[in-house]
Amino acid sequence: MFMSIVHPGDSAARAAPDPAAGDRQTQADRPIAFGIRARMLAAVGAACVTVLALTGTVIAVQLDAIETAARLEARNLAASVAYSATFNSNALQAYVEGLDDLYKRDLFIVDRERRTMADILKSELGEIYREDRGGEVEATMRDGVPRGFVEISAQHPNGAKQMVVPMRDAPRPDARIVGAVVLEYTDIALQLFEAEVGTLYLVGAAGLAACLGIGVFGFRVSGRITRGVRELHQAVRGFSRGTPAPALMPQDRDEIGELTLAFNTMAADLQRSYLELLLETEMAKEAARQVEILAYSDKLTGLANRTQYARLMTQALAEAARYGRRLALVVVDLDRFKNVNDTLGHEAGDALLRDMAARLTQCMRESDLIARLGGDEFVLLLPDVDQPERLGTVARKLLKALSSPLRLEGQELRVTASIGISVYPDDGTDEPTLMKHADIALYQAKEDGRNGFAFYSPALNRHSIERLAFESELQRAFDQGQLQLHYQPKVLAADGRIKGVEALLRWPHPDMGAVSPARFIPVAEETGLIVPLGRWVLEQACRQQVAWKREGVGDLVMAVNLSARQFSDENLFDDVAAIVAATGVDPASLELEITESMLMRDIERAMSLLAGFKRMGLRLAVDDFGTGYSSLANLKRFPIDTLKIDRAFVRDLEGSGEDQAIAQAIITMAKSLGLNVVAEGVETLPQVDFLRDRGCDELQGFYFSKAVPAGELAAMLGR
Ligand SMILES: Nc1nc2c(ncn2[C@@H]2O[C@@H]3COP(=O)(O)O[C@H]4[C@@H](O)[C@H](n5cnc6c(=O)[nH]c(N)nc65)O[C@@H]4COP(=O)(O)O[C@H]3[C@H]2O)c(=O)[nH]1
Repeated sequence: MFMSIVHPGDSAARAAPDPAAGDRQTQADRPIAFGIRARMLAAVGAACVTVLALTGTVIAVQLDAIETAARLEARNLAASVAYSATFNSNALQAYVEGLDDLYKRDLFIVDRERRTMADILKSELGEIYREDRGGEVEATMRDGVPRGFVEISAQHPNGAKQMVVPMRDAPRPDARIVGAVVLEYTDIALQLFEAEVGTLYLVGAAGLAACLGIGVFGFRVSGRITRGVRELHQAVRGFSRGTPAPALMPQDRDEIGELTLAFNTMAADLQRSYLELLLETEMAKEAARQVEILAYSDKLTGLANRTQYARLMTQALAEAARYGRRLALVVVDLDRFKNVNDTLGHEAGDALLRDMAARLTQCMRESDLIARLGGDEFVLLLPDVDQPERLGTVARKLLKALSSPLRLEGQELRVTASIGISVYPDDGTDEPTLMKHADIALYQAKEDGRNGFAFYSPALNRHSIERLAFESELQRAFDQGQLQLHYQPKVLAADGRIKGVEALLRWPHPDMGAVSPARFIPVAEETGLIVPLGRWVLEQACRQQVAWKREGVGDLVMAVNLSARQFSDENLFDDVAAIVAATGVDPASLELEITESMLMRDIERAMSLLAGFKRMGLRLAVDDFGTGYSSLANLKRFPIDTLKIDRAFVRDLEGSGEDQAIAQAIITMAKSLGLNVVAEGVETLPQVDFLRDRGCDELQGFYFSKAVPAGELAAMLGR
């Protein structure tokens, strides 16, 4: 159905009564008091009256003309009688009788005393004539002017038309009036009337016919016009109320017909415009919906984005405050997501995030908000938490759902997550505080070994304050030269000779004792201290290598760890080149240890960097192999010399057939690629035997020695 046009977003206008519209409605519905048809019929009536009046006038004039003619004839006749009577005064009676015989005219002659001197009715002779009620006879005899009058008497009860003319004593106009001739001209008038009666009927009939014609024509024309106008009126009213306008058929090619055609065109144009407007409105709505989706949802996962999160969080906090409710902010972070991204590529990383988003959605209620704030950082908002203890159940459910295996790029992965939780109003009353505290809890969960969750507690806050203190302590230790390098030997599996060493940082803290690099290296990474610290390590290690060589301790291959942050530092190549040049170390005796994930993060850059190091003559080793997701085939692309089997595979070699198979496979494949294989974390003789028997080239671990100061190592070599 054709709808009335309503502008989008015009709901206020729609809802508010429009007084003008009410007026228009009332005016439109008001009955027509004196319409076009009534006016036209009134005009037709007036025309008919005019025609009838004209006809009457014509007839009246005609009758008047007949009367005039009759009078004229009567006067002439009477005058000729009067004239003749002058000469026949003695034989008046005979003359009058003769006239009656001749013309059949009733006339009589009176003297000045109005005594009848001659009359066709002889009985009247000598009688005084008194039937001229207006004294016309006497007046004519007085002034000589002929007069007509109507005589009503016993003889002529219906009235007789009389003409009186003066009779003189000589045939001259100035002769003395001696009497008067009175001639009845009723018959003359009647005869003239009879002669004209046909014409009079014709005029009357013509008048009536014209009247009838005008009436019928007017009635029909007005009906036609008003029907066209009424149809137009109804169509316009229906159209204004939303009914589609029918195509009206013009009845005539006149102005109304033209108006009808113009209306048809206008209605069709309006309908088309309306449809276009409707389409545009729909398109505008769709565009607005798309903008809304883009503005408030995360493109990759379809979850709420940061903007939407901020909006809904503000609302949720306001409601929680108003109704005295608790709400929970749950921060979810995927463990080692960066590794997946770096080793399997961004597309695999995106697929993983989508999969994780779907799992989170499945675990949560409709009323919960799930947002992705960026990277692998997910936030859940649980708006009505009556028992905060139950959040533990929710967190466990989430961890279980997230950690079930998934297939990516043909490989089966198990990705775990860590969760931090803060609760309103216990842990904060505004979003920044709640988020900060949930982050602190998350950090704690990661510290606790990942794949777990932690609630915020003020103690954790203390922990983060402690961490800040730790950061500045580390910086001070570095600045004050408290950090040292120890060297852990790598021995040849074949004969147990020390082939090289790995330089490892040590921090002997005056209060805390020896601080593990596993604790302070990640902090140095996060603060960026690792870059100058790494430069210092490299320089120290190179100087030590040169010193041992010079002192005859031995020409050992010095292995130095590079961290991810160092590896992505754009000055790394220049720094290494400068240190090599400055210390004079033989590049062939310097090995840089990098991890798989560092290589995979930006393959192009890694390739060109490694190619540069190779040109410089350095050795390159891949550390902790087996913990990432790359394959040996991937490594073929890089110019590396050594592969270090992660100590996780070495640790359980004796008890785990699986680890044995993995270690065996890594050694076999590395050998087939011509790589030198080093096993880390070797602690027992059976491990030594197993690895040596499988063809591992070098061994490193507490079985041989932990990392020791330079002097101790020299002594070790001197033994
Ligand atoms: N359980 C066990 N552990 C063994 C055994 N043999 C060696 N280790 C330990 O294994 C780690 C080997 O270094 P990493 O894998 O590169 O792992 C290193 C390395 O990633 C990092 N690191 C240490 N020094 C530096 C450095 O100068 N620069 C950088 N970038 N990272 C460093 O800190 C990590 C930890 O270093 P450390 O605590 O010195 O721990 C060292 C070493 O003490 C063994 O038989 N059993």
